[in-house]
Amino acid sequence: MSERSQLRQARRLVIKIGSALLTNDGKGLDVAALGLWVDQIAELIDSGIEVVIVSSGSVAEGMSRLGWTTRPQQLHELQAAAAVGQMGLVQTWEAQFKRHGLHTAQILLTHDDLSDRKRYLNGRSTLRALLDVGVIPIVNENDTVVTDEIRFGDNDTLGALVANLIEADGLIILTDQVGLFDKDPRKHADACLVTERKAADAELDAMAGGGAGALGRGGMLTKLRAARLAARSGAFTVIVGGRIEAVITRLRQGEVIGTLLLPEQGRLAARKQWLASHLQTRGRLTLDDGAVNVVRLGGRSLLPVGVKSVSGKFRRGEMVSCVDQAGKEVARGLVNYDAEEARAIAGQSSDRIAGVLGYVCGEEMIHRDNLVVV
Ligand SMILES: Nc1ncnc2c1ncn2[C@@H]1O[C@H](COP(=O)(O)OP(=O)(O)O)[C@@H](O)[C@H]1O
Ligand SMILES: N[C@@H](CCC(=O)OP(=O)(O)O)C(=O)O
Repeated sequence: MSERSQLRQARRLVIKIGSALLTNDGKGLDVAALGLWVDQIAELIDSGIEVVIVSSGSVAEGMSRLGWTTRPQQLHELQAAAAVGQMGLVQTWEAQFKRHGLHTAQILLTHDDLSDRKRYLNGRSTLRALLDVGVIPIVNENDTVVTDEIRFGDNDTLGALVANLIEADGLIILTDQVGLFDKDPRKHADACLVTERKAADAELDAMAGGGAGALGRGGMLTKLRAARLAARSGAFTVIVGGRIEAVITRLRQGEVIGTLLLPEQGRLAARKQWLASHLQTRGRLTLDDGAVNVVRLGGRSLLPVGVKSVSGKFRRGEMVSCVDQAGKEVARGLVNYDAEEARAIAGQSSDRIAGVLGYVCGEEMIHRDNLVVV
């Protein structure tokens, strides 16, 4: 079976669209092109696929709105342009999806947000909640408080981090070249398109090292790094030309366009390995016999009702050990509640969480995706 079938089977996708592609030669957003991608994405959503969009273009749109013709050197001016342009960016996405009766949501993130476990979980809950109600999240870097992306032009990494965050099956990076070539096609007329490789393939580094285009700044190297990051949670990446006719629809049908970069192992295996390597546990949940049986069977979440007692000091998102009443470890996982909160809701049914805490961070103590049986 061709690896392209992975695209036909994907249920959750991140689509990253770069500055070079989104902006009309630096004249502001290419609304016509954006409208065509929206039509294709709306079709995906209609067929039950969840999509998160990572959209660059705020700086270019801001420059256009402010009448600036050359990209400023000063970081604070770039940040100002990004803040102005972000308005146009989300307005355009919103207006285009509205034609299909779909809602969008603006999500501004930083890399730091995603390396802090608590913020990571909060971000994940918000994205999941949006996807659950059929809304399309439109993600960009929060350029007001960080400057890495506008300096290095690397929303590719953000795309991969979002793919990790929502456990996407795949990351599609739309760019201004039809895919990754064995050398920079702008400089070498004889460059050949790479159609499929393992993301980890070391030969790719030399191919992608050719620098970036005029508007985008990350080039292929950041796309390759993004593919490797996405592969860590088992997601494939496609680097493909956003101007190819019906590009998203054709990829979805399994057509061989662009460059497919594959993970070494599948999504579940990658996640379990990541969890298993997360050795340090911060606390302990003692389960009743019913919960021990449910957890041992695998594939089920641990609910607060099955927790008899809680020990240790831990925060939401940290790793805890789950033990039976004799103290034998049965599983470990990332807990949805701080230790104090976990103590308060232990033994309670999930519909009591709101009454006890005044809020709910998930009806599970540990979600099944975050639980490994030992
Ligand atoms: N091996 C390669 N294959 C394709 N493009 C390459 C390669 N090496 C460098 N590039 C350059 O990378 C550019 C795309 O990156 P970038 O400008 O950052 O786009 P985006 O804004 O879509 O992220 C291309 O226009 C091309 O000049
Ligand atoms: N966040 C900024 C910069 C991001 C950026 O340029 O990234 P890329 O699409 O990888 O070239 C923007 O939206 O313009």
